[in-house]
Amino acid sequence: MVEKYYVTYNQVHKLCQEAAPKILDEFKPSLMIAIGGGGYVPARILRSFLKQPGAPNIPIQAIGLSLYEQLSGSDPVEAPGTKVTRTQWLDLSSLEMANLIGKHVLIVDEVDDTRTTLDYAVKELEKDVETARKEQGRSEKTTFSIFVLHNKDKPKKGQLPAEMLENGRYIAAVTVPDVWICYPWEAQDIDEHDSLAAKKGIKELLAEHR
Ligand SMILES: O=P(O)(O)OC[C@H]1O[C@H](OP(=O)(O)OP(=O)(O)O)[C@H](O)[C@@H]1O
Ligand SMILES: Nc1nc2[nH]cnc2c(=O)[nH]1
Repeated sequence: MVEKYYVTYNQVHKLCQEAAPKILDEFKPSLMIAIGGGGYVPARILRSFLKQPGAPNIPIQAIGLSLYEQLSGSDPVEAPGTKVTRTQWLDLSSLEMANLIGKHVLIVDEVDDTRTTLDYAVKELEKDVETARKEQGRSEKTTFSIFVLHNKDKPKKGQLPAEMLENGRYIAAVTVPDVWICYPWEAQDIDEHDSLAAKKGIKELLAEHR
């Protein structure tokens, strides 16, 4: 049984805050793509920290990908599926796709576990942007970067482009052991979640590992 560790909204907020200067320095994103559902809250928090005086907010687009299915019963630990399901995607025919061409796009998710989801997202987005670029006869290069709150230190099933990793276009706020992370937006009872976080917090687990 995988052990569960808890993260609070407050900690998520601070992880986004701490990562923002590096993201601004290294990526200068002009657009975020949040992978739902877990990427939505981090992307929204991050937007506030990426906002530059005098510049508009960075737009957030959303895609929905699902790999994990809830097991029967009430236990929140989920079992990985084998196939990524698109529950929501960008409208390939519209301005949405053309909007990505030539941009620095930051893909945001909460956790990189087996990496299957990120592998799928990057490959599919690159493919679709390339199709749109050709269709429109444009030449600008689109670059994708990734931000996750937690990267699990484990063998990955999915892969990211080598040049993305080599060029520092992958940022995880923290790298954690292979445990199950309970996020506050999944909680039915947020007060109970916070008290569990005080006893079994991912932050404390990381401090022990240091
Ligand atoms: O690295 P991986 O093994 O691919 O796992 C990471 C993915 O799993 C979770 O999504 P999930 O499929 O549970 O959907 P949800 O975000 O809607 O809960 C999470 O939000 C990531 O997208
Ligand atoms: N909530 C949650 N979802 C995940 N999806 C893949 N790994 C995890 C995890 O540790 N926690």
